[in-house]
Amino acid sequence: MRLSVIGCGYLGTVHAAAMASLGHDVVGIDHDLTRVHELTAGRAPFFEPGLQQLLTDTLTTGRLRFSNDIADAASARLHFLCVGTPSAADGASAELGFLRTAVSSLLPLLKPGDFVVGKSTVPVGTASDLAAQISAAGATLAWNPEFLREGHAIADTLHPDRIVVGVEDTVGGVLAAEALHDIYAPCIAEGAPIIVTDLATAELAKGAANAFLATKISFMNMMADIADAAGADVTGLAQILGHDPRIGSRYLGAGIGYGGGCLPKDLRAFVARAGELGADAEMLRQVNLVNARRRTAAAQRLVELLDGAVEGRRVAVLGAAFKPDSDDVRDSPALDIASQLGSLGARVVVTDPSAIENARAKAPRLEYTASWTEALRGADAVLLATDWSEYKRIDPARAAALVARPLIVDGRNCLDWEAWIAAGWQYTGIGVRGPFATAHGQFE
Ligand SMILES: NC(=O)C1=CN([C@@H]2O[C@H](COP(=O)(O)OP(=O)(O)OC[C@H]3O[C@@H](n4cnc5c(N)ncnc54)[C@H](O)[C@@H]3O)[C@@H](O)[C@H]2O)C=CC1
Ligand SMILES: O=C(O)[C@H]1O[C@H](OP(=O)(O)OP(=O)(O)OC[C@H]2O[C@@H](n3ccc(=O)[nH]c3=O)[C@H](O)[C@@H]2O)[C@H](O)[C@@H](O)[C@@H]1O
Repeated sequence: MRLSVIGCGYLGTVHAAAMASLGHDVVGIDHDLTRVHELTAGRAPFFEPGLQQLLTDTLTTGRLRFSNDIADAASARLHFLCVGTPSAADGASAELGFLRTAVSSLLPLLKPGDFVVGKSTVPVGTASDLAAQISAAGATLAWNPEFLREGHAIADTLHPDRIVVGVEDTVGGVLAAEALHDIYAPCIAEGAPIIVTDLATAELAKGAANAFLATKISFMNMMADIADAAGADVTGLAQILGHDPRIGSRYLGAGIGYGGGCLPKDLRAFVARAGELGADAEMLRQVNLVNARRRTAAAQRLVELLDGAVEGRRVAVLGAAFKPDSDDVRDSPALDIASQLGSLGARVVVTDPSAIENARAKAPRLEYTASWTEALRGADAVLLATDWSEYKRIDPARAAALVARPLIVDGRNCLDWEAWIAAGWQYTGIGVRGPFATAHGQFE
């Protein structure tokens, strides 16, 4: 099928290339001309494992192209909306201006029988607001929220664990669901369930999924604080809870909390929308508050460990991206804590395998180095802030030889703390300073 993908950011670029790889004829539209040039030249505009190869392969087939002119979307039968929905100026509700502009620019191109399919994450009710404009042009709106994770974006797109399709209860709605069934046929053939529902439930499904994931993480972070106070071990606790299939073992990782371009802003927007609807989402407001406090708590812990003063101390921060296998620093806990320590007068040196350029643009006053060994050289303290596998593999004895003082805060509870302590490090995890550790007599 001939498709257009409007908005070629993290979501749209991956979606466009993945749809071309499934055999569709795709034009990706973005109003950022530099981005379009990069994509046309086959250069992935951000780091996502496998994306560079997928772009090269699909551009070579001739089934994928990019343009900054919306008119080039005219020949498509189905248009995916993948533009950003960041936080609005109030810092809470979703900014829907990009989406509205994208729809307005598409309206003159729509032909009877066309489909417009929203993938952007939106507050419930957005689709029904847009549906009338689109049906007035003879086309049909559907909502097909996206659940991909950065770092796994291609696999998540091509092998989704579910496909949600929200449609209106009209003939056009039925045809839209059929069209999406055809588009995703290879994914459905390999077992992905397709759930056809109404527009509002589809929108809500996306917000609810992110809210639930955020809740799991904040729940475990609250447990980490209790474990710290009680002398228990939150990583062991997570393992025990995870054996219960009703709970599940994923997203139970305590530490410095969640970040990124989605969970934090989506949760805030969810709460804001619930408020507009007169519904009570206080629990989710608390989830966000718990998360925000992780960052200040981690910075404070470092200050305490450095005997109450970080001014002039050299602190190495391992990681700037909000998670490993990504160069995304949007709302990154790592960069936030690094900046807090910088504001307190520490000489912060940040390293990251792929996010330094983005981090420097966002926090230019911090010092950066591409090499973790350089970051550690002469450091008075180390904070592991992003659980990149190469940081998990660091040899603690080699690291100890580089620093001025072997003091590490493991903000992701991902290091083999016994090995680090054996190599002479003063190790602090988040909620892992329990009796287990005390039994070894090495934490204090
Ligand atoms: N990043 C992710 O992993 C996921 C993102 N989402 C949702 O997808 C949406 C997009 O997110 P990202 O791709 O991360 O954002 P992004 O900011 O990386 O990309 C948005 C792109 O849209 C372009 N754009 C904005 N207005 C446009 C217009 N009128 N015409 C053409 N292009 C336009 C921008 O230039 C930019 O390249 C958001 O609603 C987000 O919540 C959903 C699932 C996963
Ligand atoms: O709406 C979105 O854009 C996406 O948001 C998240 O995906 P993503 O932002 O790529 O990142 P996650 O892997 O979910 O991690 C989010 C944050 O939570 C943190 N995290 C994750 C898991 C955990 O146990 N503990 C924890 O602190 C990560 O370090 C990271 O900062 C969701 O997982 C996706 O399903 C969703 O599509």
